[in-house]
Amino acid sequence: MTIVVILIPTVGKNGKYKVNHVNVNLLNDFVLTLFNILLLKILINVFKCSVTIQTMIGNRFRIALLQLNVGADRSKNVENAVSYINKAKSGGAQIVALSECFNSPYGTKFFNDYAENVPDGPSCQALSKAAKATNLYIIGGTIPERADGKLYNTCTIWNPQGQMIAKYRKMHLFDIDIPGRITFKESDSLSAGNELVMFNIGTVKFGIGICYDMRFEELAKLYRQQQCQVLVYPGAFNMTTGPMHWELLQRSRANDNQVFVCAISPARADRGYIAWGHSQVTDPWGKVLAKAGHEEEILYSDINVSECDDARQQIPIFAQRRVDIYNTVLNK
Ligand SMILES: NC(=O)CC(=O)C(=O)O
Repeated sequence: MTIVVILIPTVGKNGKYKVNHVNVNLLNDFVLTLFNILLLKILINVFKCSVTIQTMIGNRFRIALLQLNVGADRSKNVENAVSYINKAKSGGAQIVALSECFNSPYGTKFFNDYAENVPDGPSCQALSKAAKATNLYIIGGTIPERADGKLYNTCTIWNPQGQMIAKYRKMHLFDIDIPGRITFKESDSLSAGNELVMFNIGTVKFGIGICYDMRFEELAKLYRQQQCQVLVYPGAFNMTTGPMHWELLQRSRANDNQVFVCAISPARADRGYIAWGHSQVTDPWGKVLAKAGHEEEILYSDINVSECDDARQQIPIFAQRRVDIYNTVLNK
């Protein structure tokens, strides 16, 4: 028999530790830990069972954004991602997140060749194994997905048991034309997803968007209305739109909706589609908490989601919206 013990340490408003809704001070926390150990020993001896301690996410957690080099070799891209997931584990991360197209070059001519089935394809299976081996949650950036004769730009999310807990398909396709600068038409090869995707890790509620999706404030607002606290956008802005809008859009979505926003870019390549880099974490006040350069790196950030409550209580815009005049409603 295996017993999974889930410990959720959180810090309450008064700065005291809370374990399972019992407020305890540091001394009591120590006594409680000893009590837990004693209890586990009794369980092991009496019932001859094995015990797995699983780290759970409370109000505070450490996220690692993996800003990685991506080349033409899919296996190498995936191996590199797995090796960085291991490094992030050593750096104390509880959740890791990858960029848009972490396993393939970003471009309409590549999607068909690199597309895989979800969750049976090799990139997904590597993420599943890595999540299990490291006991981490993985927000698996995106890969080109093949399903029902169509291609999608898809993000998969994995729990520490290696199970896929959610899958999001990019809803707004990146079709733009800035003459002389950049023309891109994802809809030449991809189909759009039609669903919001939310999931809980411990007590924290996440919503997912992909890159161009961050330009659509309606999507972020719907996530906020569904009580999300953290929005994660695997992305790959470029050398034209990156300097103009990457930081601005994330600060806007965070501030509009009083949520944390995490956006993960590939590292900047020297040819092909050149990603802007600068993966970023923004807090519910719109302040940039952490920002990467443009080369390969792990960007860590310690997030305390109770800051969403502070922002929402102190500036209660969602209770003040004039929905009698305008609205953004979830159409389902
Ligand atoms: N790559 C994207 O989906 C979006 C982008 O680069 C932009 O909006 O700019």
